Amino acid sequence: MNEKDKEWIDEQNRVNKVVHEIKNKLSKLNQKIGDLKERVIDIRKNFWEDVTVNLDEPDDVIETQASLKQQAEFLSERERSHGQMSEQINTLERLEDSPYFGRIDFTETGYSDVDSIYIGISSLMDENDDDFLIYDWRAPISSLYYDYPPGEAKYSTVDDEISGEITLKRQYIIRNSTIKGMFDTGLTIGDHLLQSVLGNNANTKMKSIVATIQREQNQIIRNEKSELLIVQGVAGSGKTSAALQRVAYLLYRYREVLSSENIVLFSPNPLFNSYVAKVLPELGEENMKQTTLFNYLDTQLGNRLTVETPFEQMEYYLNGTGENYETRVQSMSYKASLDFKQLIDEFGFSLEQDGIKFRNIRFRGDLLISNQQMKQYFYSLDRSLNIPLRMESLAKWLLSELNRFEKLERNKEWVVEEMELLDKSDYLEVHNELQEENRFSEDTFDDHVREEELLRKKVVADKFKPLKQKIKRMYFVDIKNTYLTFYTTDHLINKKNVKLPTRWELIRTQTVDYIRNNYLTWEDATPYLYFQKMLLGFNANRTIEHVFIDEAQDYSPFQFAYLKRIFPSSRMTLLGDMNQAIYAHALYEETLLSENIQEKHERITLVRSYRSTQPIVEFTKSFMPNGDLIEPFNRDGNKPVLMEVENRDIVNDKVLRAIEDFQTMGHQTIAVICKTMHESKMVYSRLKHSVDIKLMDEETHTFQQGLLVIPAYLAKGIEFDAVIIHNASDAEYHKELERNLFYTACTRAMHELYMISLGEPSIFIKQVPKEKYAHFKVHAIQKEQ
Ligand SMILES: Nc1ncnc2c1ncn2[C@@H]1O[C@H](COP(=O)(O)OP(=O)(O)OP(=O)(O)O)[C@@H](O)[C@H]1O
Repeated sequence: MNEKDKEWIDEQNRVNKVVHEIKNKLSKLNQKIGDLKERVIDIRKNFWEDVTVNLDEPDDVIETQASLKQQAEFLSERERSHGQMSEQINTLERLEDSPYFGRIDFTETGYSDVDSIYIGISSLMDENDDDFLIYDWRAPISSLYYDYPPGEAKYSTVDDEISGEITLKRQYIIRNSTIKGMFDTGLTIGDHLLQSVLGNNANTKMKSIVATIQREQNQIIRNEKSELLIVQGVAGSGKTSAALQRVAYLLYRYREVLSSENIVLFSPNPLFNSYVAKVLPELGEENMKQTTLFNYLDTQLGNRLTVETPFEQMEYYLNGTGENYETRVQSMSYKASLDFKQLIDEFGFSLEQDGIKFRNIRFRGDLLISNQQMKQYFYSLDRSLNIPLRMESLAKWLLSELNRFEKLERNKEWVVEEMELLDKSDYLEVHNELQEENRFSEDTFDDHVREEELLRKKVVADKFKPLKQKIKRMYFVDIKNTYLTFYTTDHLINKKNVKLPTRWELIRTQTVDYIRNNYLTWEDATPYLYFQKMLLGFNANRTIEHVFIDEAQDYSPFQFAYLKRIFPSSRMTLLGDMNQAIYAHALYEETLLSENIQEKHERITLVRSYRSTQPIVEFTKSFMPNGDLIEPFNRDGNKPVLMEVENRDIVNDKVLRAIEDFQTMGHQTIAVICKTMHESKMVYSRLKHSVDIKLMDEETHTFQQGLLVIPAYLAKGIEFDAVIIHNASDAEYHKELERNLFYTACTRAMHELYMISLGEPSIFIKQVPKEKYAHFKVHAIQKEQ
């Protein structure tokens, strides 16, 4: 037996020993959880028997409550333990299949013994809880594995820095408790393993990258210092993967004080939520909260206004033409800016003195409190108080006024009519109330009077209730009309030093038209909500400690400023790629990833692209400014193909042929990517009779394997085995922002990229050296050159 075989056997023996320990732990836990389950069922069944219920005397009631509380706590404690145990069982079962993926042999400076550190998705102690059989990948010592090749190395613990030497760095592929592969690695974490992971088919769910995290990704994952961490990473560089690993890391590192409830991820679309949903559970952690910016804003804006989605805005932007279109595009860009925010801020300050509009409060058609009265009251309050504080005082005053009106209303005629409409349960309620008052006696005159009093009170109170609720929700402030005065009056705009876009007058008219019709364009949604909060208060969210923003290049400076106000004490991680900025505002404004961002921040740049094969990355980097900074990962594949055709029928033909070829090659997710939804729908209706194909729209919440049609902007963040660009012609992709859209579309491909151009190919393709793709031309008579 040679040295290698012996080593393999030794390693397998160790795996067997660890798996044996895992099995022991599992069997003990299964026994315990079985007992606990029975106990929980038992407590639930006998809940009332174990509680002393006695409601005779006030003291007894208190005692009953205490007994109930104790029993409920007892039950929930058991249920919690049950939950924890089943999580432990899940983790152990995963470990049983694949206990670890890495090992380093480390000798600490000043010591002579070598520690073998085995790294897996979770820690495991030996039988006596003395030694670690497996270290969690997030443990301080595990960072050695990700950060250093063999040789000198160091890692930080909470209060110390430990240095020493790595003498071995090894990777394993273990499945079914059996070692399938084993490599000793040098500089980076095994090109070998990464090659094989990346060569697999695309998945409908993102995978954890824990076994192959690269050093620069590890810097993102383990960053603990930065309040604001900005990651600029090229397409496919693992930004989203690193973000999710970072969530898992933080949950581990701060497990005493941080839970998944304290972390929120803003993702680009609902589809993305399901795409990334499995990564954390695979690592034994719960998913953080997830939302999209649209959902977040829309929920807060309530349902009085219809809000355009960012995708509707994108469709408009990509399809539109004409005068109104030019105005709207300028509006999109201007309203994204901090210049515009400053104008809104100034407008807000001016409202401290005058100008807020209120809504009349009416009851049964009668005016109870006029908007003028409210205005008078509001502006008579101490002007050193900010607007939201004064609004609260006004609300209190309105509620007390309403109470006064409510009392007067009880004696009105309409109340008697309404009393007749009351049903039995209302009478019963009043009856009980009287009994409680201890004054009820069937035959006294007084009690009947009192009963009527209570009934009147009830009728009026029921009618006033919705009004009071509206006051508590501050509906008396006429946000919409106050906001409109920003556009309809000139006092601010005429000030010096105000930077306005050339089409400002047209933008004003257009905006007023939209808002009067209760429609908020996407570019107005954030300013409007920001303005609303200026009047009603920002209600800072302090339960969220970490905010992650993926695809951060698509957030405008105004949107980011808004999020900062909402999450003032949260740490933020922004991840994105300037080359994938596709919203109109990015044309004029710096994106959040820009070096010039004002906020203090730490920046990490990822330049290596892992998703696509080397030929695809070589192709895509050639038409991007700064493309020379993009480094492909060394994975071979076919050159991208450009098929230039003369008419639409041939396009269809070619798409179908490419689909068939890709399916024969074994590719499981194939996307036909179009520029817009409009185009996607047309393509879908043309193809659906010939192949089994799905159309993805912004309502799609999960994505399945197979063949699909999708607009480029919805494919953000996800990946496919093969991508077919439906029309890569110059007519489609020519403008500057379309360069980014085209880049985003092409970089979704892992293994194959096929472009069809109806007519002249896009200028961006022409910028790529010819040897980097295969170019075919098909004439109407189907002759290929
Ligand atoms: N260290 C790694 N080990 C294994 N796979 C990796 C690693 N880093 C990235 N990948 C893979 O590369 C692909 C791209 O990763 P990811 O989607 O996180 O990149 P991204 O930077 O968010 O991309 P984009 O900006 O284009 O959406 C995924 O398939 C991911 O699993």
